[in-house]
Amino acid sequence: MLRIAVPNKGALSEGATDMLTEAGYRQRRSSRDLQSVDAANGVEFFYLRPGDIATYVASGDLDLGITGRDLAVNSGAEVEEVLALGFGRSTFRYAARPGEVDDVAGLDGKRIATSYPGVVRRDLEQHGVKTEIVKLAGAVENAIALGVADAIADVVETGTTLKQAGLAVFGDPIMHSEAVLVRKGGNPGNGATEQLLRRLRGVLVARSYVMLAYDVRAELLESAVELTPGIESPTVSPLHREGWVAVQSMTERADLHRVMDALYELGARGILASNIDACRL
Ligand SMILES: Nc1ncnc2c1ncn2[C@@H]1O[C@H](COP(=O)(O)OP(=O)(O)OP(=O)(O)O)[C@@H](O)[C@H]1O
Ligand SMILES: O=P(O)(O)OC[C@H]1O[C@H](OP(=O)(O)OP(=O)(O)O)[C@H](O)[C@@H]1O
Ligand SMILES: [Mg+2]
Repeated sequence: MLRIAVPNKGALSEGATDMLTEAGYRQRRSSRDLQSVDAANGVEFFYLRPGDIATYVASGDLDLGITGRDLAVNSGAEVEEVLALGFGRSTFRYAARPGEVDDVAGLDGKRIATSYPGVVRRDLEQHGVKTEIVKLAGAVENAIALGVADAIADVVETGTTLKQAGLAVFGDPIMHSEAVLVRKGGNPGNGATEQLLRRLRGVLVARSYVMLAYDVRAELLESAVELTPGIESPTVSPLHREGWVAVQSMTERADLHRVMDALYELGARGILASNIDACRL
């Protein structure tokens, strides 16, 4: 059985469970279950604190895990990123009261509060800056007002929490994070791992592409195909109506309406977009 770690709660939990469900894996019935078996697919899932997942995977007890890139770096565990999963995106940033600290060099000799000391220590070493790191479990944005730190380093998603606390970011983002699939460094994948990866890649593609179908006059086909090159190559079939062809092509969702408008202006008609439920490429 393949043994996979999944966040049991927090910002990545729902996204991870949704993605595994879309990939055809049976997930736990209740959010309190700490383990579940999908016998049909030969996979056992362990629901763990997201910050602990890289540690379990690096120890070799579990084959793979879903965690945040920032959490994996913070743990210091020797895991390698196998696949970026496209959800749980955030940046990790320094912040302080506006005007009090303007750049990372200005942190020298100051106190900095964070829940991610591993990430912060690594970044400060790279900058050659010496600070006192104050480790907090959460609600880090309060640390400055309450007098335990001069600056903070924390996850920023929308920026709402920082704004409410009257803090402003400074310096470049320390890192960009999203949910990632990790395995023990140097561990070669096997057949079961490859199948899981194919399924997860299928979910990523199904989420980011739509299937576009349209009819176009044969002499306009080359211009139409330039707009819809697809992943391999579009499918072109004859129409009963003389001089026309039907085209089918996978198109990036983010680009969809621009492409549909351009196809219409070119003379294509019957332009239909449909969701892809699942795929293997
Ligand atoms: N708004 C957000 N708040 C916290 N983490 C987020 C957010 N958006 C994305 N993430 C990512 O989720 C992961 C943190 O998940 P985690 O479950 O530890 O945080 P949490 O939801 O704040 O839970 P807790 O505070 O109970 O530890 C990190 O990889 C982080 O980058
Ligand atoms: O940029 P935003 O969209 O405001 O999101 C970022 C905030 O969300 C998280 O806090 P969470 O709610 O998890 O509380 P915590 O600090 O106790 O972990 C994170 O630690 C930031 O404080
Ligand atoms: Mg949190």
